[in-house]
Amino acid sequence: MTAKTFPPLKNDLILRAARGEPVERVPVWVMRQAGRYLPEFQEIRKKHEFFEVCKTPELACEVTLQPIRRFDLDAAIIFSDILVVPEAMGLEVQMLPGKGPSFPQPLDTPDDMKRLKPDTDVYVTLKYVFDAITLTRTKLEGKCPLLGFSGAPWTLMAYMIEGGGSTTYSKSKKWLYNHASQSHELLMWVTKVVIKYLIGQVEAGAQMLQIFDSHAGILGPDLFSIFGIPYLKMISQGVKEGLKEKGINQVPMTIFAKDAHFALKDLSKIGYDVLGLDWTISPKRAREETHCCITLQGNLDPCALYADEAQLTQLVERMVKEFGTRGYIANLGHGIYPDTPLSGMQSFVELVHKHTEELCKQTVQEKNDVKCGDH
Ligand SMILES: Cc1c2[nH]c(c1CCC(=O)O)Cc1[nH]c(c(CCC(=O)O)c1C)Cc1[nH]c(c(CCC(=O)O)c1C)Cc1[nH]c(c(C)c1CCC(=O)O)C2
Repeated sequence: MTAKTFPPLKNDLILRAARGEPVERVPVWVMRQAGRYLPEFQEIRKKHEFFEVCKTPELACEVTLQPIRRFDLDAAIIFSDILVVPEAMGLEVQMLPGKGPSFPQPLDTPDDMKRLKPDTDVYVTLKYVFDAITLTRTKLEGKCPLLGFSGAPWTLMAYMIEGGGSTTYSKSKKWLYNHASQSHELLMWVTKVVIKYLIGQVEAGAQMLQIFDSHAGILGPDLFSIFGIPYLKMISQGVKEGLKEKGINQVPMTIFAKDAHFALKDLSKIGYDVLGLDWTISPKRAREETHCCITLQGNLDPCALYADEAQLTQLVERMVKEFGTRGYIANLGHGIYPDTPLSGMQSFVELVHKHTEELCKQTVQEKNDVKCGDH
């Protein structure tokens, strides 16, 4: 397959930060930056169902570009959902207004795994995502990199069994205790599909990938080390090997395992370039745990965007100071909330840029001073 050609990239800050290279300012993007807090997104949703937007490349592209037009963001993330993977494996999924995603026929017992299609051909069942990526990468005109993403195996398994969100995740955790071998089998099926799906996204034009393990925290250290970490490692390795085999350039990969502070050390050693953090861990502790060997991403409390400008300024300045400007990508600690004021989002992006431009200049200056002093 010949590689697709796209407009040249004008802003590679996030790619450099992911690789730990120097930057002139810290790159910033926001999880769920395309979403309901934007009036123009709400307009589209009035006319189109959620999964219709995901499945129509022109609409997914338009929605992906909406926050890029409004704010000076350093990355775009393709508009889709993590639940398109279980759907591609044969589980019908609906988006219920006011309730969220729902599987009308979730997996009840391991016997229900018969209903799944582990051999789904992602180039057919998820073609619409690949088409949306190719179209969006073209329409971005190189303004910033386009990120692809997938849910992590455990998080997807949890949705497939719970049928939707849950506070305890007791149905899916019950499988881990009562049906350990079938749980491993299911996680393996999902892992294999996710690897193919992520490789397909890069072939289609994604320049960086993020894995969302939104329900990692509920597992706790023991279960996460058995049912989480090994599959996340298979994904980073499988994607890298698959891209190499196909002669496609590697892209940086991010793991965001929400509420899994207990596993930061392990997560920093399983082949990812970037570790996403939620807001419940301090930047200082995260750096200590990961020994500065991985780029960190995060982690402002999404509710901080409700704060007034003076408070937000303090919070952003402190966050950036604690993380440092090298090997750092600014973001919230989870997706932006639907009732976030546009001014909060605008200020967040501007504050990160303004404050870190000064800090990066100072760092370069200090380095030069050291060099001069050496002579
Ligand atoms: C767990 C999860 C899901 N989806 C996703 C996750 C992982 C991240 C996380 O932990 O939040 C990932 C996701 N979902 C969406 C994106 C788009 C890209 C982006 O801008 O970040 C991404 C990256 C769009 C979306 N996905 C969803 C919306 C809102 C639905 C709507 O427009 O009606 C958007 C913009 C719906 C969704 N989809 C999901 C839930 C739980 C919900 C309901 C949440 C809610 O209602 O706020 C599953």
